[in-house]
Amino acid sequence: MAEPAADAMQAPRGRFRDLTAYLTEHRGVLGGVLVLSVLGAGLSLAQPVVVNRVIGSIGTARSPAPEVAGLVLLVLGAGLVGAVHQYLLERTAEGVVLSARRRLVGQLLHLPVREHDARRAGDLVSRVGSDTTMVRAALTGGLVDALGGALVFTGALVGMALLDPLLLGITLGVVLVAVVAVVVASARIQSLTRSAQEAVGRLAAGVERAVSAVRTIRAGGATDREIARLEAEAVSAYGYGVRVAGVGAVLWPISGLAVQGSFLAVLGVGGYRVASGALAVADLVTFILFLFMMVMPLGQFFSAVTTVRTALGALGRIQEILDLPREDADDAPDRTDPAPRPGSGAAGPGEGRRPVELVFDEVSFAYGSGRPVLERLGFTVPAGSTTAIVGPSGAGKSTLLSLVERFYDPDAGSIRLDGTDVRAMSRADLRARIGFVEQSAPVLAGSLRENLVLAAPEADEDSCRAVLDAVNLLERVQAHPDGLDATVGDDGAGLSGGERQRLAIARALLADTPLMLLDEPTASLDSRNEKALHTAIRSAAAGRTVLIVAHRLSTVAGADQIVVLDQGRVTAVGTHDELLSTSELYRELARHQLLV
Ligand SMILES: Nc1ncnc2c1ncn2[C@@H]1O[C@H](COP(=O)(O)OP(=O)(O)OP(=O)(O)O)[C@@H](O)[C@H]1O
Repeated sequence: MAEPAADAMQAPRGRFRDLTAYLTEHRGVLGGVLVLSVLGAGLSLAQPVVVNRVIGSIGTARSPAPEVAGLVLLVLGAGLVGAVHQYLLERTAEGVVLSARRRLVGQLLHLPVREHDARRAGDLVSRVGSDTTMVRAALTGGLVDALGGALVFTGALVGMALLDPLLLGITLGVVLVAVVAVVVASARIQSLTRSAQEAVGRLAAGVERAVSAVRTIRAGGATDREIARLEAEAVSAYGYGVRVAGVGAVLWPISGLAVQGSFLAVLGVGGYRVASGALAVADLVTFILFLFMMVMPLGQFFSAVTTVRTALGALGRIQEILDLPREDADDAPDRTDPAPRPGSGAAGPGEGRRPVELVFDEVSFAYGSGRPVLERLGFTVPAGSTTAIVGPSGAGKSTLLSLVERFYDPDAGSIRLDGTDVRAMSRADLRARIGFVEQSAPVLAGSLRENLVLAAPEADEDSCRAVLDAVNLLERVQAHPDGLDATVGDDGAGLSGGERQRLAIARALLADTPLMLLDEPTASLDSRNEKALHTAIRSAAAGRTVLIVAHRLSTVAGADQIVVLDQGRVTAVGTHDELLSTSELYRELARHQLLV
């Protein structure tokens, strides 16, 4: 597998408008949240005014009871509005996480195979799990809260200006220092968060690597070294987290000092003004209540700036994936008569299926800017025939199959299916005509049935049994008490290598496609397993065109035509007997039983 491209790991900065794109999806509820914010702000701002009246009534004949009752109602009302506001906000935040995850998952499974080659699975997984969660904080931790806060802030500011502009001037001077400090520091927080999330991504990728190769790592005595590698990534994430904490640690005292400083200044200057008769006591108390109201949203603002910056760091990593073109971006439009996915009920096994001809015409291909893997390669797989490809390791055999499936497209030349260039078909349409069995024959974690019906979701029990019988797996499945519902682990844990391969062939058979691409396993199989595999391959060949990358003499013996590949070029085509006399390379391969 290729190393991840350096730029693939360098996530772009999250943009504010990407965040607003998620918010507009929830504009209805957010509008409600905003109304509640205004209501809550009004209920809060009214409180100091009522307190002013209560104090004003002291020493007069007027009873303060109505004002006190009003104050109680205001406090209760503000609490209630706050609770509903909080709930709606959290719910919306969960909704934002959901839509980010939906988009990411949809996008990840549609990325071109090239992108998957260049990226690490664990890192992609961590973007779905961890980065999306961080985006939630942008909402709950601040953004919308801050809007409500801004209203209270402005209201308090107006109240204070009306009461005593001089005191307000002193307060603002102190507060301004804190605001500037927060804005400067938050930019640093965003970049640190992005680095922390990248480290978490590398950690997840490392865990995936270690867990998926746990046997090899144990057997190689490399467990402690792997743990050390993973710890290094965890420590790196910790380091960034600590640095965020460091920046935060400087921020909070600054904002605390601003609050205390403005409070002390107001008390000092205000006390003096009360003593000199320039300000009423009730007005000073009201001013101080407004001051508290102004300071609270200021705290919210500080935390909003930091959490939004944090979220933007994570959002950058999400957006990087969402901005990639999908594999089907350049797809030809679907044909008007799409090939039915057999097993989908449109056609019974074998019905409506007619073998197709496959032509490679002067095909050249290189992975990225590397050396050419295939060079002006050409041969024809006649309809209904079985064509085997043989050649030394690295000759480009598996690559050839990948080009037919359009995991990659040739750099020059064309591949034609029944005369139509595969690039002129939509990938979905093309793949519906092809059964594909990879060399590694991946088995997905889940039940055997899930694995079987992957490409033919509506296949019934009888069809499943029939294909299992064709690949010699029926007895094995029936021997298990759960039968088809028996579960297999990740990577087909619980099945032998030969069984996995046959299960993969059964899966392709169930899809009942006119063309079958098979990449035979290179691993040695015992003679029983090898025989079973051949039965399976023979079943696959019945009535369809088969292109098989062969690693066994016994496989090529059953082929109608053998293509010898060397360093990306066709060096000979013929039957086994013909090639023995015409191809030096083939003789060499055959002498070693072809297993290369
Ligand atoms: N995804 C990839 N990215 C970059 N290079 C690749 C990729 N896959 C294969 N290659 C390179 O392309 C060349 C051909 O690989 P391919 O897997 O097609 O060979 P093969 O003939 O099937 O070999 P084998 O018999 O060992 O499976 C090799 O040099 C390999 O390193």
